[in-house]
Amino acid sequence: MLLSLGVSEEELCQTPIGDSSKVKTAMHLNSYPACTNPDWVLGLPPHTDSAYVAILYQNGVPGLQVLRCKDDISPTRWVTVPAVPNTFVVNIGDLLHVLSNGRFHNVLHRVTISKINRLSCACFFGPQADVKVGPLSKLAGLEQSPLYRPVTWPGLKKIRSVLHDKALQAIKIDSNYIEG
Ligand SMILES: O=C(O)CCC(=O)C(=O)O
Ligand SMILES: [Fe+2]
Repeated sequence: MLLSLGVSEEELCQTPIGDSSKVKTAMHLNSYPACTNPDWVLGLPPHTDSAYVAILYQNGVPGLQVLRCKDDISPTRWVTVPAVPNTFVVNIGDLLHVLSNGRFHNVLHRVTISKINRLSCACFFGPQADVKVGPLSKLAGLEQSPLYRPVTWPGLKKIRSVLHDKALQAIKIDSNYIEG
């Protein structure tokens, strides 16, 4: 994905994402029991994932929705991601948003429930705890200055625990948020 933005393989190898020894993984196993009144509750509230990316497997039952911004055709709305058998969904998380200096957007998503049991497995890929992730210099160069301050994965999770979906705004270079 970063190569598609013009980052060379050589440059990529020098970044935390290009060095597999600096990548850390985590996993969520999610179970959404069948519900007789699925319109009354959500399986997971709207959130972004904090990692670089999340690779998601669903058991064939739809439920994942992503927020699609207003366009010429429709206002902002939740769109259901089809649960295509034997496929994975790749969600962009906060740290890839930061690393790409905002070129790849973190996706706000939520999970609805239905009258059928749903299972999902999300694998998150992020940096080792001591690695600070900031915009790649190639992408935050002449045409656009860096938008975000470097942050570690645990540091970002701590900010998210206080500010939730406003966390990336807090690490913007022009923000005056001070980490507690
Ligand atoms: O169950 C899903 O489809 C999504 C799960 C999810 O967003 C998460 O575990 O962060
Ligand atoms: Fe998620």
